[in-house]
Amino acid sequence: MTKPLVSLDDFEQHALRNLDRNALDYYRSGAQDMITLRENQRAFDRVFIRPRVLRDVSTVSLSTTILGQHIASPICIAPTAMQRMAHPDGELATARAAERRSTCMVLSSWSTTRIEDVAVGSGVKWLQLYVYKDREATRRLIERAQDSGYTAIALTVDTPFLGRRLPDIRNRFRLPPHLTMANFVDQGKAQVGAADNASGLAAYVASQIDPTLNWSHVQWVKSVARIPVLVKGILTAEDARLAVDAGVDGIIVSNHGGRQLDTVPATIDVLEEVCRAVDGRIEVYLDGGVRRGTDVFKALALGARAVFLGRPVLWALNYNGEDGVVEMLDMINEELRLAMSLAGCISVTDITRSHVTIPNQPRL
Ligand SMILES: Cc1cc2nc3c(=O)[nH]c(=O)nc-3n(C[C@H](O)[C@H](O)[C@H](O)COP(=O)(O)O)c2cc1C
Ligand SMILES: CC(C)CC(=O)C(=O)O
Repeated sequence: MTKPLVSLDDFEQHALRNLDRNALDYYRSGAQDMITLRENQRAFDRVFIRPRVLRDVSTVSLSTTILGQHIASPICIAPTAMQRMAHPDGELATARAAERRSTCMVLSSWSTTRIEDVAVGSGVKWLQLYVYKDREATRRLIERAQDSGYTAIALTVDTPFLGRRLPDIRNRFRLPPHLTMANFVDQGKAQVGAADNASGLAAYVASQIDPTLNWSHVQWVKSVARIPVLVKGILTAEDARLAVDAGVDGIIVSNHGGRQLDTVPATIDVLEEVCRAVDGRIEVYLDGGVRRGTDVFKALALGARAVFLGRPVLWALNYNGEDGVVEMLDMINEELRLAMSLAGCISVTDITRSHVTIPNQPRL
């Protein structure tokens, strides 16, 4: 009899045995020595929960809103590129799972399924945006997302160049030939071939993505988009203030899952700094290393409105497609529900800074 999966790590263990090396290494790796990748998870272990008791937790609700849209839980799906390497149904399976669990999915610009084809059903969908050197190609992405019912643009600001991911260089990463960067098929930018002594992806980014990326691009995206614009990849109070000044609608505190600049801090370690700088003026979200309900609880206590999962979605997709992602979301949602119950919180707004303590760290 096969053993039941009991944690998000079990989905990863399955993928480690099941995925081919090119895809597995691409999905799991971080930049350089992967210090930030490890820290993202470890840092959660340094935050401790201060539970309140005797508070009647017979009914607990996880529901909340992001940018005014209702979602059933503060656990959402981060953009990850090329999901059809994990499962033939790829992004479509993820979108259906997100809709079944009434949560938000962020679609990567570099999906292996077209924006329009993922826009099924009524689930909350945002598009993650990379700014191409070809400004018209970028504009078309925004317009296609709007026309297809996506309700926000998450502009990734930490990738003017691709981080140095050693396994992808060793493997000379390539997108399998039966797959494409589906949003760019009509523009001749859809293939990621193997490069000489390099990751095909790093070569693709260097040739297509605009490394001049700066705050004026944020204004440009805002001028094109008729829907809210967020910036994804903020890690400091200084940039958080600039983001508020730039008029963005939200910030995703992210280090790209440890895949860009190695040795930047874990996201949970900078969340409070960012939230203080923002001072409630816009919503702040977090991704990176979230693997347990207690991690979600800690992020909410330190100021996040919601969290986003990256790799766990890929592992769950690989495990069992749409149903796998639903199973994974159910697991971490139930962990959050239990953590809230045992900490005496019956709604997400009950979770406050006083519910966590970080020993040996002076409070900001
Ligand atoms: C395989 C993979 C592909 C990713 N692709 C994108 C992408 O296309 N755009 C983007 O903004 N972030 C991308 N990310 C970063 C995620 O959105 C997110 O920041 C990160 O995965 C969160 O960390 P976690 O994997 O520990 O949950 C990717 C991450 C992974 C692991
Ligand atoms: C830059 C793209 C290759 C996708 C991405 O963000 C990633 O692989 O981390």
